[in-house]
Amino acid sequence: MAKRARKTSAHGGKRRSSAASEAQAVAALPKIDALHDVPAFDDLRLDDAQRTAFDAFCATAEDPAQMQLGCVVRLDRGFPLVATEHETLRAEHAVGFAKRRGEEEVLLPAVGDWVAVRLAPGHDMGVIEHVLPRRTVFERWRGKNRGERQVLCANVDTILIVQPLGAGEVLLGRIARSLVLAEDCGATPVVVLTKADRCDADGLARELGRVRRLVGEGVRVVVTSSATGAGLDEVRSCVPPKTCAMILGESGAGKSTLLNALLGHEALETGAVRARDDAGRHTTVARVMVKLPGENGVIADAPGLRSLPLVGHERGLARTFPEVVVASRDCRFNDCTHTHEPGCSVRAAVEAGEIDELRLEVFRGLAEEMRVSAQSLDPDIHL
Ligand SMILES: Nc1nc2c(ncn2[C@@H]2O[C@H](COP(=O)(O)OP(=O)(O)OP(=O)(O)O)[C@@H](O)[C@H]2O)c(=O)[nH]1
Ligand SMILES: [Zn+2]
Repeated sequence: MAKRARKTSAHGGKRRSSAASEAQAVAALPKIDALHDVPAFDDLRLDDAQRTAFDAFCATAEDPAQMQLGCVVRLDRGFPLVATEHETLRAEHAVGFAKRRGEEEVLLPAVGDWVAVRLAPGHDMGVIEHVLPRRTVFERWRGKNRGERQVLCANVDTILIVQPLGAGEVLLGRIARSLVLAEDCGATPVVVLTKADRCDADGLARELGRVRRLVGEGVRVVVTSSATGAGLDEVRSCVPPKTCAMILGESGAGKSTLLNALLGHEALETGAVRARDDAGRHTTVARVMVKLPGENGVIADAPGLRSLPLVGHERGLARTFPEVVVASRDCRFNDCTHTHEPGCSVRAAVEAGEIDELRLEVFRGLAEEMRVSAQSLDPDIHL
């Protein structure tokens, strides 16, 4: 096997024009000492397959003694911070990862990834040479029709789906969409309703009833208030030691406030790196993982997400609505929409009280979205 190239590219996502601007970008990153709650190597779960893959990679490496096993615990403007067995260090990508923007970004190391990082003597910056197989991966399509995927978190165990109370009805469609995404990637979804202090008892009972009806018995629903501290221990219990939970919810849902309440202090250092996102708005461009205090695991944030399109998430849909998918196998027509067709066994199951009408309604909306997005991705099919 050919020896690996020694060249590096500090930033895989966006090429920088010169070594000088690259050095400037590195100098502007937050100093490791100034960061709080950064998970350590032992806070994260490494499975046997990943350990074996690391050993196999080292066996082919030119300088195995320089190779360390680590986990990407932060990305600041795309620059990884890696927690290894021995230290926490900034790293750049080996040149093999350097891709033009938009090209298979899923191959780049993401937060939560286990990686092989090389640290040459006398250097304080490592080089990520290899990403180890991912146990799970939470990806997002950046736009329905652009066919670009972005990994938000690798090796994630739980998705905390955050929805606020007290601002009208809780958006069931948004929760269902997040359930599908979580189930699709193999993580366990937990619904976290925030801002309970803004709801009276009747309102709370009503909204909780709607959410429970949507998610069914298999999914945990936790009611929280960062203002009163209600429900925080229950959220912590959803993130046991050596597990990683990703927090997902729209802007203003109360994610940062919840994270701060769970930590007991402000999570994000002041002056966090910010830039303009693709819509021109200011957004935090650090992706961080934080270790919860005590006997708990880590939480990864997912800031600045404005859309979560469903594209090819059939597996997630089937896992979220198994009763609908099972019943639909007996429908007379393969492309039954379960609305008016004769011989529709899904409608029959609704009438027999075996399928909840509300769940079917939400299922239909998501299935239709996925049908349309699949067609628009395929250049041979015209709507
Ligand atoms: N009353 C009440 N207000 C809350 C609670 N949690 C958050 N808020 C308020 O809701 C607003 C949004 O909260 P954030 O934590 O910034 O929301 P976010 O989801 O992190 O939003 P982005 O950073 O834009 O993604 C803030 O004004 C918070 O003070 C809560 O438990 N009770
Ligand atoms: Zn049908």
